[in-house]
Amino acid sequence: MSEGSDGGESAEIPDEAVLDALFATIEDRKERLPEGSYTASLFTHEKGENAVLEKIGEEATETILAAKDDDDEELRAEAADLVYHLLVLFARKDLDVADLQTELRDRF
Ligand SMILES: N=c1c2ncn([C@@H]3O[C@H](COP(=O)(O)OP(=O)(O)OP(=O)(O)O)[C@@H](O)[C@H]3O)c2ncn1[C@@H]1O[C@H](COP(=O)(O)O)[C@@H](O)[C@H]1O
Repeated sequence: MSEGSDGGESAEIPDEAVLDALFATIEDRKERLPEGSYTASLFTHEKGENAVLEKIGEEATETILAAKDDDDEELRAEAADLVYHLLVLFARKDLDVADLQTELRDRF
């Protein structure tokens, strides 16, 4: 995994801005398609959208298994993988973090 679009200063990102910063990095990879970027590979994969959909399925399964194992460290890591791949799907669909936040806020 390479550095984010801000040059790797992730420790300076406040918790509440992490999803926006990650999504900005994903959008950057989508636009520039840099060599060696895993994120970029999800936008150029020969399977098309199925590449990220399959990863979401895998990460969801791994999240469930971590929960069943009562392995909180693994659960945190797999849940992060799942959220990251969901955000890549959002970027593919021209949706963004604000769309997700609006959907969740409207449920309060
Ligand atoms: N948050 C993530 C992130 N989470 C998970 N992943 C990748 O998602 C993949 C998860 O796949 P698996 O768990 O199945 O692990 P694997 O053994 O590598 O599996 P395969 O990919 O080989 O199938 C791994 O390659 C992880 O590196 C991520 N890749 C990138 N990011 C973010 O995206 C930014 C840009 O990264 P690049 O795309 O590398 O430029 C990074 O700085 C991060 O902030």
